[in-house]
Amino acid sequence: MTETNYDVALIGSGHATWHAAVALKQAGKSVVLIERDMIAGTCTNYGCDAKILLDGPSELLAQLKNYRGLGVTTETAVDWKSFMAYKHQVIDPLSDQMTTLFTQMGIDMIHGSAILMGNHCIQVNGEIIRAVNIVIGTGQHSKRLQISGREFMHDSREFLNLPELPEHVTFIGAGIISLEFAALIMELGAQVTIIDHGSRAVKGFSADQTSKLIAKMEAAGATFVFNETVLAVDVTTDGYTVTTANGRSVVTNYVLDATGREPNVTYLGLENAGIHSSAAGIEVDDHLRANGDNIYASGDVIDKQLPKLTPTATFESNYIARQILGDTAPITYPVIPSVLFSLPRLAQVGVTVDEAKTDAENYHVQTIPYGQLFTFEYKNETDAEVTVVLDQTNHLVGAAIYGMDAPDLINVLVMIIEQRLDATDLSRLIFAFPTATQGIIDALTPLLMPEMAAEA
Ligand SMILES: Cc1cc2nc3c(=O)[nH]c(=O)nc-3n(C[C@H](O)[C@H](O)[C@H](O)COP(=O)(O)OP(=O)(O)OC[C@H]3O[C@@H](n4cnc5c(N)ncnc54)[C@H](O)[C@@H]3O)c2cc1C
Ligand SMILES: NC(=O)c1ccc[n+]([C@@H]2O[C@H](COP(=O)([O-])OP(=O)(O)OC[C@H]3O[C@@H](n4cnc5c(N)ncnc54)[C@H](O)[C@@H]3O)[C@@H](O)[C@H]2O)c1
Repeated sequence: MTETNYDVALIGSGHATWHAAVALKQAGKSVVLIERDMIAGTCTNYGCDAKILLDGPSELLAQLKNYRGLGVTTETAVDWKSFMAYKHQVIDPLSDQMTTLFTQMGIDMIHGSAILMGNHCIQVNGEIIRAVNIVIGTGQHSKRLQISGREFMHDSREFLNLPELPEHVTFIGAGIISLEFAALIMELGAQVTIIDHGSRAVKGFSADQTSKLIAKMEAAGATFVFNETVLAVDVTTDGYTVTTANGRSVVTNYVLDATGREPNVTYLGLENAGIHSSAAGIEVDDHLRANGDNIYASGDVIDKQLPKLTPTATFESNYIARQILGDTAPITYPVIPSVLFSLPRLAQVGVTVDEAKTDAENYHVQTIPYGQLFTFEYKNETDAEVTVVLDQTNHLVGAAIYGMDAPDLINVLVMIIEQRLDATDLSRLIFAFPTATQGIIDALTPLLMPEMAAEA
């Protein structure tokens, strides 16, 4: 058995680790990335990137609908098969491109499953890697329902490679993945049924805006079923039947199990390094140390209340690199925006509207129906709105957006929240016109005046 020594060994090669690997290598450390699957992880190969690429035409079709009856008549069809070929053309080379980049930088890569053997020791492919520091960034995988017919169900990876667009898709779980994928394929003509055992969809987003989204999707033909337990999936001559505990029977062509994701912690040898994990992931201290010493955990695999997203993983990855290079400050997270890429999009940042409504002493909320106010800037998307949460001093502390521009608008609000910008700060700036951000800033600025807090 050979042994190789490194300053830092990182397990997994997604955003949770590779940013750290690059920063550490640039700082002169010897670094190895150990990856059992494709270099660059979920977001690049099986998640965000593929999803947003496939969503492109659906987004445009959804926006065109805002001009129905106003002179826009062209029908645009999307050939899924050709567009899927384009997805492969763009996404498939990314992993190799990242591999080349890392190689050129002098980062070593080992293909295999890592097992911790001790605080400074990892076994992979029967070889021993010794490292001063170790970073665990093993991410999550899709949960699989243990019901009869589970072999007929698919996960998000398979969905993102679908060669043909099914006529009807049944989604189990009304979470982020289901709502994004359902919205995307409905726009292309597919029928969808979404079944959840709970009473509401996408729990991290505003309840009111989620209801508005579901009503819109239902009006477009989606069937939502809540408080329903799926019992079995049976194969039929031309598809499948999904049966539920209440006797419902859904005839369908494709079943997606999107009932959540769980951390990759099994067979990692955590016990060999005194590391504890729960069903939510690896427990860490306020320095992201998993063993209180030299082993860190990063990204989706951490047990945390924060959104398990790419920007969070990237932030943690960069933080860990600085720790290994000598910084000692505990981690403090800025507000983290979440976006649901449905049609229209939902976005959320900071104090939630639902929480603010139950705490009138500390917060007040206001809805700006910007789609109606700024029809020309928002491309006739008249139902678009933002609900802002203000604290007692009228600073912006949270926001929920319903609208196609939500993913970019929320980033502007992130800056206003984090920098605690008030009306005077905003009035010193000039924004391009006519644009989506400027419309929102114009409507928001008067709400951020301190004297209004005194009057309230
Ligand atoms: C369909 C989908 C869409 C998404 N869309 C978005 C989005 O729009 N925006 C957003 O912010 N987030 C999105 N996410 C979430 C985002 O992909 C994750 O938050 C992000 O990838 C987490 O990065 P990570 O490095 O922690 O984990 P990962 O990227 O999952 O990387 C972990 C890596 O560790 C490897 N690994 C596991 N165990 C071992 C082992 N024992 N040895 C060696 N290697 C191992 C895995 O193979 C994997 O490559 C999406 C996720 C999915 C599934
Ligand atoms: N835009 C984004 O940022 C984005 C997009 C896609 C995925 N993601 C990542 O993926 C995760 C979401 O994955 P997801 O959508 O699978 O999970 P989720 O946690 O968002 O939703 C799972 C849903 O399944 C339901 N459910 C659980 N067990 C069930 C059962 N037995 N029967 C019926 N319903 C059941 C839950 O009630 C919940 O509504 C996010 O947390 C994030 O990490 C992020």
